This record gives sequence, structure tokens and C-alpha cells, in this order.
Amino acid sequence: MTSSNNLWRSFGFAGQGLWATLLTQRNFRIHVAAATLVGVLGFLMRISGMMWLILILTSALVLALELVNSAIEAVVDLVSPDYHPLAKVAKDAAAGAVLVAAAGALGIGILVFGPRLSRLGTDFMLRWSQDAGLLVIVLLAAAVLWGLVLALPFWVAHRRRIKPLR
Ligand SMILES: Nc1ncnc2c1ncn2[C@@H]1O[C@H](COP(=O)(O)OP(=O)(O)OP(=O)(O)O)[C@@H](O)[C@H]1O
Repeated sequence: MTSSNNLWRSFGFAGQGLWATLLTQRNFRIHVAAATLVGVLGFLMRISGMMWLILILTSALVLALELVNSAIEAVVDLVSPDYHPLAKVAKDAAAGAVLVAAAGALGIGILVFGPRLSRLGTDFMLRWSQDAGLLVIVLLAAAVLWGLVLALPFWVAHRRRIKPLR
């Protein structure tokens, strides 16, 4: 097999690893969702190149560590399916590494987006407070929408209960 074929095969295996982790690891999905949100916010708020650099590096670090954590979990489960203190040390340390990176990412996210979001909130309130009628309508609409969202699971449960068996 040529070396370029080998290269594509390696990419393929890496892609399979990413896909399998995405399908099986809830925490990885949460981190992917958070990184996507960060990307959307960064785009909407037109953050500077330096901010992009920091956010991309931080998100990549968290995602990469989550993948390494999954790899360590798999290897530990393979070599030590039964309880072993060393298996615990390995799994807990790997999980701790993800936690440290995620906490750092959260801090950076707050530093980058916090002031912008609070400015947006203040602008929003100032704008709407000049038109009290409109503000009341917006708040009522939000309350109705929120009520519907909260009521939906109860409605679904109720319908399931009264639905006749077929
Ligand atoms: N073989 C083992 N020996 C000792 N302790 C273990 C073993 N397997 C798991 N543990 C303990 O249980 C914890 C959870 O392990 P588990 O494999 O369920 O990870 P997990 O909860 O699926 O992690 P994640 O949420 O990151 O996927 C570990 O952090 C470790 O403390």
C-alpha cells in the first residue's frame, strides 16, 4: 500500500474514533455543543482574531482531552474489567484532566463573552423600556411560550395515558 493510501486510512480511523466517541459519550456531545455555541456567538459578536485564536485553542484542548479520556476509559475497561485501585486512579485522573480544561474554557468564555453579553442585555432593556406597551407584550408572549414549553411534557404524558391500546 502506498504512503498516501496509509495517510487516508489513518484519517479514516481517526474519523471513526471521533464518530464513535460522539455516539457513545454524552460528555463529548455536550462539549461539541458548547464549542458550536461558542463559534456561533463569536461569529455573531464579530470577535477579534486573537479572541478566535484563544477560543479555538481552548475548545480544541477540551475536545481532545475528552477523546483521550474516552480512550483511557476503554483501555482500563479492557485490562481491568473488575475493580482495581489503579484502574480508579487512571480513570479519575483522566476525568480530572477534562474537568481542569473545561473549567479553564468556561473562565475564558466568561471573560470573552461576559462583557459583550451584559452590554447586549443592557441595550435591550434600555430600548424596550422606552416603549412600555411593547415590553408588556414581549413579556406576556415570553410567559405564554415558556408555559407551553413547560406544559408540553405533561400534555404528552397525559395523551399517552388515555390513548387506547391497539
Ligand atoms: N475497573 C475499575 N476499577 C476501579 N474503579 C473504577 C473502575 N471502573 C470505573 N471505576 C470508577 O468509576 C468511575 C466512573 O467510571 P466509568 O467507567 O463509569 O466512567 P464514566 O462515568 O462512564 O465516565 P464518563 O462520564 O467520563 O464517560 C471512575 O472514575 C472510577 O472512579
